[in-house]
Amino acid sequence: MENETVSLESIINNNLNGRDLEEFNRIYYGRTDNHEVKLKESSIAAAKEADFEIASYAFPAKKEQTRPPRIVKVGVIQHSIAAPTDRPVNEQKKAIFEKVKKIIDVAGQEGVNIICFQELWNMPFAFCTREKQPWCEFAESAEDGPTTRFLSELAAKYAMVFVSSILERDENHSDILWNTAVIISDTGSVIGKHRKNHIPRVGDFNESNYYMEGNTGHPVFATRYGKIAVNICFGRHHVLNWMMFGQNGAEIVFNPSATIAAEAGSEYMWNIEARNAAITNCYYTAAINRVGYEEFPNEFTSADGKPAHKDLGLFYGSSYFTGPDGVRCPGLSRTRDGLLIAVMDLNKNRQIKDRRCYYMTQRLDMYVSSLSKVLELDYKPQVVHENEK
Ligand SMILES: NC(=O)NCCC(=O)O
Repeated sequence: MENETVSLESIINNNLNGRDLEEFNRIYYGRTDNHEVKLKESSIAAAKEADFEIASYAFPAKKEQTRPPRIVKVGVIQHSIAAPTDRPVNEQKKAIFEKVKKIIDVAGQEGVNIICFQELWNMPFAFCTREKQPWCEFAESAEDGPTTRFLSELAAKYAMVFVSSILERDENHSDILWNTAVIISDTGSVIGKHRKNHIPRVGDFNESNYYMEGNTGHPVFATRYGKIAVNICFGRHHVLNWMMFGQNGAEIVFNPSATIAAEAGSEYMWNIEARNAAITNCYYTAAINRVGYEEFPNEFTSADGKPAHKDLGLFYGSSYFTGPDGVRCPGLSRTRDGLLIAVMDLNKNRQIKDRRCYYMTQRLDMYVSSLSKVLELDYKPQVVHENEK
């Protein structure tokens, strides 16, 4: 990965300075102050030792007279796989657990309250291959599979909530597979789960060969630290998916993703979508992507004229947070494992709602009526032509 661009931030910081840099940050990111939060020396040393990036930013809110601040430390972890994809399934999983545990331990030292990982963090993103073996064997029970058990212990140790995106095997319903985010509470028990609503059918993202569109709606999980929801990867292109989590009261919506620089993943859209969702829905968002190349043993094609290949291309990381006002922090790198921490005041959500009135002005009634007409079989699009009476 030597020739890869390290990050958008590195391009900006290497080429702008002084007033130009300030103006770029103000106009593009909405940042007038970097709000960088100092990390413990021991965390910086541990990150260096384990070779991952670490950074922390504050998202402060105004002081209120009637409510105390609601400060929550939220972490996102992006990482590459830790063993070649031709190694035995349990060996690959174990190697990822060992690598990620080091990052979780640092988050624990930093007092992080909630952590979300990238999409299907405990396995290679093998769905491009369309092969069923051995990839289906990575699937586990959401309630008591090895990944949930691994995280439950750490959750109880650090009083941390985890959002863990896994390939779920539902043994109670004929063994079928789902792309599922498991929410583990700060006591280590499973609060609930959410299944990916929108399954891609683009490029090498052949996920529909493995699992169907989710059947869990738009749940919001009331955790000790705030109300959270999960919009899994491809759902970030669907504005109504984001919207429903807001309607159900989410304060932070995570977008665990597995996406690549090529058209199918659209890197130029990455920085916009979760940020726009934060703006229109007045909640915090966290977008988390995988990192690195994942090469598979056999070549595959996806009927798009491209020569057979063995990997999806670079998963470009670049995980970032946005506040409900649309202000975002610098992202993690495109190439390295990393832990990004946001120190959020959740009071900001209501402050922005009161100020901008997007919920009050949203006209849901009008859209419900229009959309119900769109769904009718004999629907005629509302297009007005010149000279039409
Ligand atoms: N994992 C996933 O849904 N990726 C689809 C490609 C994208 O839109 O990012």
